[in-house]
Amino acid sequence: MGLKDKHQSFYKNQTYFQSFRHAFHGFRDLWVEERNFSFHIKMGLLVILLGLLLKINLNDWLWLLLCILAVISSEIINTLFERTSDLIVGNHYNDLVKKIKDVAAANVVIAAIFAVVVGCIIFIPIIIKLILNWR
Ligand SMILES: Nc1ncnc2c1ncn2[C@@H]1O[C@H](COP(=O)(O)OP(=O)(O)OP(=O)(O)O)[C@@H](O)[C@H]1O
Repeated sequence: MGLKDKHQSFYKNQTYFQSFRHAFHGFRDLWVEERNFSFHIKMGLLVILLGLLLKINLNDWLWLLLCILAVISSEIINTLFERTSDLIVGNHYNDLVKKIKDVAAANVVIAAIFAVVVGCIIFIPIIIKLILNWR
């Protein structure tokens, strides 16, 4: 990033393209710096592939996409709380920061459990049906 770009980023975006570009930088940063984020994206793509292979219906697609969104959003919120906490206390131990980070992590786990349960409800009956028809 050139000096001009860095300087610009301190001011309000002037165009929609600039807003989008900064959002893309955020996405790239999450992908590179947060291993859990890239893991969830890969899992989401894998589930989408499975949905395509098993030809799930529209209703199931909506639930699946909602689950992917829930997990990714909670991971992003988790990262925001982690970074904001680190910005405030740095490397120093703080009881409240521990609680904040643990609650943010719990938020991700809750979303992931929800996604796994929905995934099982959608895919298990289809897979059982496939196995029974295959015999
Ligand atoms: N400054 C701090 N004060 C107290 N506890 C902390 C602090 N920083 C981290 N912790 C504790 O360590 C845990 C891990 O924090 P860290 O910031 O390393 O998250 P992380 O490993 O990046 O998490 P994730 O796996 O979600 O990416 C937190 O959940 C919290 O319990």
